[in-house]
Amino acid sequence: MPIELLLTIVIAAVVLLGAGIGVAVLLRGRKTKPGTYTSTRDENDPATAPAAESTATEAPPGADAPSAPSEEREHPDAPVESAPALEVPEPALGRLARLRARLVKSNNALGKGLLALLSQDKIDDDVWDEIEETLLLADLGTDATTELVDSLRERVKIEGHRDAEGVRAMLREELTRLIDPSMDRTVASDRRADRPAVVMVVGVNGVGKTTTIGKMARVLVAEDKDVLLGAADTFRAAAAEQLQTWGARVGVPTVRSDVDGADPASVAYEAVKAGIDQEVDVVMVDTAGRLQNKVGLMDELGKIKRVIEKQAEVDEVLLVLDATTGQNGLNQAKVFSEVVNVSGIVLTKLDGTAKGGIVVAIQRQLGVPVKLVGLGEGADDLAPFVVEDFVDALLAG
Ligand SMILES: Nc1nc2c(ncn2[C@@H]2O[C@H](COP(=O)(O)OP(=O)(O)OP(=O)(O)O)[C@@H](O)[C@H]2O)c(=O)[nH]1
Repeated sequence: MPIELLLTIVIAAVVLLGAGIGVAVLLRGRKTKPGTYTSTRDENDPATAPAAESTATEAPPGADAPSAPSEEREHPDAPVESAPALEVPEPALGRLARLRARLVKSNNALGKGLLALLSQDKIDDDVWDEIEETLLLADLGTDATTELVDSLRERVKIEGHRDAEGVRAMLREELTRLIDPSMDRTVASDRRADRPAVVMVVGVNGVGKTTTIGKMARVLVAEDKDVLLGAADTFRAAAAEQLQTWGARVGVPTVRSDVDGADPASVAYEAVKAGIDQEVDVVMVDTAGRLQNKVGLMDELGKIKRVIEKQAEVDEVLLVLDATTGQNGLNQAKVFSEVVNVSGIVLTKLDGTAKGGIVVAIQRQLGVPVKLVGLGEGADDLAPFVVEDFVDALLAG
């Protein structure tokens, strides 16, 4: 028997029988009782992050209860299974500029510090040391800091003293070059020849994966895309519920398992299969948070990707990193990239840290672009990363 045929049969058997899965495509209305786990997968695993728990138990603001009785619906005459009123998400274009105030608030100490230091009449070695320290404190990383300080020194030497506006323009140019506007930051969301684009979302616990998928679904709906979500985070009991609620708000279906702790690869497989059958534009698969040093869990992630690839290529693997963890995120990024070949970074919680320089450090270490940034807990607080807008916010004063 050819090996491909054997593999196909094995996968089909896993999908049909594995873990007693009752995977269902849930179009808006379905609500199942979240289960609980009696133990963690690994005694070394941290307990579920409290922040994640709170999001899971609280419905996002404005979410309609999927199983609301008909008299509570906007159209009482509509059949019971009709959808609740859907939210109209904000278009993604210009979001970073709209959310600029959040970035300015948390990150302009960097820009202000640099502007003040470089505007001094005399920039001696002590000042250059301070500039270096400011950049390191913002998590730019040693390589990028050295490169930036060297090129600023060179320019100041050759071009001489500048006024505040001149310094700002110089910094803008240098920071923009460092963050590299030429990187492709588009997120795969267009149908391939005969199948949807497939996006997998990975990362450690509590960084904001589920929330990010929910926000991305909104961005895609605003772009008129047909989206389907796959709840392959079968570890955290409330994750599937949380994902489904996000989707339901904008009319996006979720494929999930009714069985707690079901095989995540099977759920991912079913989600992509449903996406192919329903001819959607993009399938986004949520995965459970895992620490990068847990070999078994990283293997599981590799398996999820391989199982999906039995029927469709994974076009995008987005690694979600919490900006507040700074340079620690770099280690995570390296290991995840080795296992699932990360194609883009989503940097969440940039509203809560002054370490915006991490954008530069991550891109340089991994050669992978930051594609989206999270700037708050609100439903539309996720923005496509635009280098010029980001630099502009850093240098706002
Ligand atoms: N301030 C802020 N909070 C965010 C942002 N993105 C996500 N969060 C919050 O981070 C917390 C964790 O988000 P989740 O989406 O549940 O994280 P997760 O990675 O799916 O969690 P696990 O599945 O347990 O690994 C929630 O309270 C979110 O509201 C952001 O950009 N800014």
